[in-house]
Amino acid sequence: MTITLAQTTTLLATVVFMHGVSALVWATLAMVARIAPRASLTMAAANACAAVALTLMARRGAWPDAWTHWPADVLNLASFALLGAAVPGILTSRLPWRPAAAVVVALSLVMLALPDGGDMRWQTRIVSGAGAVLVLVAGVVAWRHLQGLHGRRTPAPLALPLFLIALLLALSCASSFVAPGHGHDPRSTEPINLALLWLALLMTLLQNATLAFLVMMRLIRRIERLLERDPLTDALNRGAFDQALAQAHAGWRRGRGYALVMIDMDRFKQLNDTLGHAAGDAALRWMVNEVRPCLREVDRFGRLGGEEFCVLLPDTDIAGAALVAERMRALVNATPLRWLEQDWPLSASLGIAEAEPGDASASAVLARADAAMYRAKHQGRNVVQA
Ligand SMILES: Nc1nc2c(ncn2[C@@H]2O[C@H](COP(=O)(O)OP(=O)(O)OP(=O)(O)O)[C@@H](O)[C@H]2O)c(=O)[nH]1
Repeated sequence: MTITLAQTTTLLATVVFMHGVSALVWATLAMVARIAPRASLTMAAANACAAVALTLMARRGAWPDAWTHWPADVLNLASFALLGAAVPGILTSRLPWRPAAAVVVALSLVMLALPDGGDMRWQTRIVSGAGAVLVLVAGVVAWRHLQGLHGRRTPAPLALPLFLIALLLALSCASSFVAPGHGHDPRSTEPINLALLWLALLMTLLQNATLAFLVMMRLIRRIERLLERDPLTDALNRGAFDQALAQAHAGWRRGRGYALVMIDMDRFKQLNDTLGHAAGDAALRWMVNEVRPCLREVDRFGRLGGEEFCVLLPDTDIAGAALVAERMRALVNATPLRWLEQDWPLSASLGIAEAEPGDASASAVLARADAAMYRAKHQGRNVVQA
């Protein structure tokens, strides 16, 4: 098969065009839609770097070497480093730009110190080798994070394209040993160059599609969170708590016990009437934050309505629930609410119950915990009752 210059030039222009369009789309997501703005801007920068790097490489021979060699290598490397930083940026909102910048600066200096030698062999190996490692690390981060998501079929395979990109880069690095000299002119009509250009196009599509999927996952998670959380306290809302309770009751039928702790703030109307509704809201938020450290990751903290909350303690009996409830009661009562230079003492009445034989549904256990909480109120408040 004869490869013409027109073919390689068209393919190269397509790759540059795809990077350019992707850069625009990511920048729009960041600045107009405000979706994962920092990570989206990082992806826009990654695509822009790749587009400029390829354009510079295409001008080798026509423009001075000082513009088209080292700067193109640095921009290619920066593009992979930015991609590597964008992945954790999208998944966790923490963008590790420092290690990415350190890798780019260190390797750029190394490439600057290396002799050009006419065929750019070592520079090509450094860019694709380091690119493979950076994207591999991003793939591992994405895999681990996606696997750790609770309550859904594992979406970890979403990270697979990143491993494929890392593999393609590693192959590209290896091919520089087999066919030294490639990468010098991306318009070259050698078959290996055509193959590399197709790989570059595939990688462009893969990396942008994968990152777009990760952004979508982030949006879905945010929406799910909004649907199941109470906006004031960030505790589970009534619907989500009832669902967790129903699941726990189904588990109890299979032999796994659970207990409930009902919490009701004391004399809350008085607090609202004296300090105002905003102080009441602050007290609810404060109480939830204060007692959360008493709980394990598997425990579920829900707001049933108003100033009434309930904690679901899986694999816990009444004695265990009594210990947790007493710790919570003491914590709420330990520190007063500080509001406009004024201290307001807080307390809560708590009722506990465990699932028992004969409980047809979770509402029976909930009703017992509620009744126990009312007994605590009648006992003078600020106590735990079973
Ligand atoms: N600030 C604020 N107040 C709320 C919220 N939800 C319910 N409340 C108030 O909580 C108060 C509950 O009052 P009551 O049911 O009489 O109970 P209480 O004053 O705590 O009295 P006891 O439970 O018997 O100790 C009402 O005034 C509600 O308006 C909320 O989200 N924010």
